[in-house]
Amino acid sequence: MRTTVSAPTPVVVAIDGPSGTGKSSTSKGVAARLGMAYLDTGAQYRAITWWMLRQGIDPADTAAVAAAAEKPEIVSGTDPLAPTITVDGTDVSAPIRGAEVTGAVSAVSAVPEIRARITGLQRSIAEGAAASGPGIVVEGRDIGTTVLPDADLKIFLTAAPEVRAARRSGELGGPQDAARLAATRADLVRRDTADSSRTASPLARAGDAVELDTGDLTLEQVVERVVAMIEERRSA
Ligand SMILES: Nc1ncnc2c1ncn2[C@@H]1O[C@H](COP(=O)(O)OP(=O)(O)O)[C@@H](O)[C@H]1O
Ligand SMILES: Nc1ccn([C@@H]2O[C@H](COP(=O)(O)OP(=O)(O)O)[C@@H](O)[C@H]2O)c(=O)n1
Repeated sequence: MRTTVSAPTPVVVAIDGPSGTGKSSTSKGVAARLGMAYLDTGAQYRAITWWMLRQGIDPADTAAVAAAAEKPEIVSGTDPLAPTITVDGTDVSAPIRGAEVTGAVSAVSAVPEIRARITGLQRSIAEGAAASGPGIVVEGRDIGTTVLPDADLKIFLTAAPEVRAARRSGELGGPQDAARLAATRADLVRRDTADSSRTASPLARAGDAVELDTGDLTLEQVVERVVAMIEERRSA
């Protein structure tokens, strides 16, 4: 006798929140567990910022950034076990994490023409993934509010700035002295403030998002909770 195993219902999950709350690690972990695609939208904003800097465009020159918004070709690979990002065919996964891009990305991503361009890319990737597999986990700042307002599940991750600074600082290696922690905290609070206060699609929690404070949870516990929420939606 043949048994038929039906494919899981495609699910679109939006995970938003400030820097260092665990969006990337959680999204990758959840997508890998459930065989879903994964999209790091911050990497796309970082990639277009990298290209602007390479072109000698001043990130503070809003008109110049807007005029160039359509020029670079940005391609995101959505395998959670090996996500990729290229600009005009060049792998930029390493340079987009550098201090120069991190310092410029909030200015570039506040430009409405940049947001329109990148939002279009994100929606077409999400549509493709939902049409061809078990769904996608998309992480960023405005996914639940603007990019995918009809997502099946929206999560907003939080954690105290001290916790987030300690996590970020830990990534850099070396001794964790108080001065370094304070500098990391100041950098991330500055970026959160810029991202939350811009006019175009700011960092914000969607009204229908589930808020989850990751401060006292391990990464594995956060992944477990999100997986449980997805399974609950699927069985509803
Ligand atoms: N729940 C957690 N507990 C402890 N460390 C975590 C947790 N979630 C993520 N991290 C670590 O914190 C750092 C920032 O996580 P990341 O996923 O990059 O955050 P975000 O994408 O929100 O900026 C990484 O080093 C990651 O391993
Ligand atoms: N959906 C998104 C994602 C990122 N961004 C911008 O891109 C920057 C980098 O995002 P990221 O997710 O790589 O940041 P980290 O918190 O991981 O360092 C953010 O600080 C925002 O300025 C955005 O504007 N909208």
